[in-house]
Amino acid sequence: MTGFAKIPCTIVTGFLGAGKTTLVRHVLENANGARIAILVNEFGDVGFDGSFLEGCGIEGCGDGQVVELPNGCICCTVADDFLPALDTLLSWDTPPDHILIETSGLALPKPLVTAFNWPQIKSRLTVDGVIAVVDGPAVADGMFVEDPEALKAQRERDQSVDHDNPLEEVFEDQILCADMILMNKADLMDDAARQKARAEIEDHLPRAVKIVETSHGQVDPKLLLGLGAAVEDDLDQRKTHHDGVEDHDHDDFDTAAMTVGSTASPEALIEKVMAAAEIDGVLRIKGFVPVEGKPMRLVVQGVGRRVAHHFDRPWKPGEARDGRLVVIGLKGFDQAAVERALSAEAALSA
Ligand SMILES: Nc1nc2c(ncn2[C@@H]2O[C@H](COP(=O)(O)OP(=O)(O)OP(=O)(O)O)[C@@H](O)[C@H]2O)c(=O)[nH]1
Repeated sequence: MTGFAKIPCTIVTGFLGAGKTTLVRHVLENANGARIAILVNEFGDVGFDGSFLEGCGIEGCGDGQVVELPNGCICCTVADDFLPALDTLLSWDTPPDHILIETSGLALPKPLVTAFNWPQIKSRLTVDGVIAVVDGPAVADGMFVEDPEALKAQRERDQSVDHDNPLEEVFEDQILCADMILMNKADLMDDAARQKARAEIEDHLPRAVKIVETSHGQVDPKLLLGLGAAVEDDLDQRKTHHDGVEDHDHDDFDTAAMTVGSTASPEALIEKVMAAAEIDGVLRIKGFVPVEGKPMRLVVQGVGRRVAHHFDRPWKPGEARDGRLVVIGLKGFDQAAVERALSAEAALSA
């Protein structure tokens, strides 16, 4: 790369729990020596995704390569958080070859791409492509289509709700901005579900966008990086719900961070997390929890009603063995009920 070439940035978008971090990790693991920097943004202060990527164990990865932007939503804090983070990456002695930006599951990619037209960014960086990761089984299950029952329940919780389906709106804004769609979690779908999900995605797309089926984000990074789309110059082609809206907010969703005591066993915690995931409006539960007598950290991952867990790394010497869970749901979800469901294990701290 010459000193004058713009550094390509790939934006990885996609709804809560679709598999963005899994994809980013896969790309890092298969970078073939390319210097890839990661900017990761998420809701809640748990710092989960950054920590998960830093803890990836990939040789040479970790020394400042992953920059976390934990304060809510990258699309709302472009000036305050995003620009300084980019400046940090660009000030490296040898700047990165490529920057991957993983947005939070609720972020709208278009305002972020728009920021690449700011003079201080445009001269140095270009958006190589927007990749939307889609949770195939969730699409096949109809999570992003209008659900009159869900809307009614939401209006009962909050009279001010005026959207049809806030999930659909975020999902659409994400895929409408995409250069490529990864229909992920293909391993969890049979042929009928695959066809249904694909048809549903195509239904939302006014233009042709390549849809690639993936499991665990396993796709050759060459397919994703180097699209050369210069998306910042192509925004007119990507109509979204929030076009012309100066400010948007995320009032349709609530986030709660919880401190969690140690659990006697992974199974005991998973049972409670599954109960919490059943509570109306809860969309995503994730974090780390200590297990009594175990040197390793337990990672808990709840997406809808699916809860996965694994031990990722030993607690570091001197590191507080504090468990932290972040719970994201539709606005007004019953946080006290979630707390009760997790009660033997967790206490609300925020
Ligand atoms: N079975 C299956 N599980 C997957 C796949 N991709 C990701 N997962 C699991 O889904 C859960 C969420 O994956 P993440 O990569 O953290 O999703 P994310 O989009 O980064 O989540 P947020 O940042 O919270 O929006 C984890 O338990 C992953 O292991 C897949 O293709 N198949």
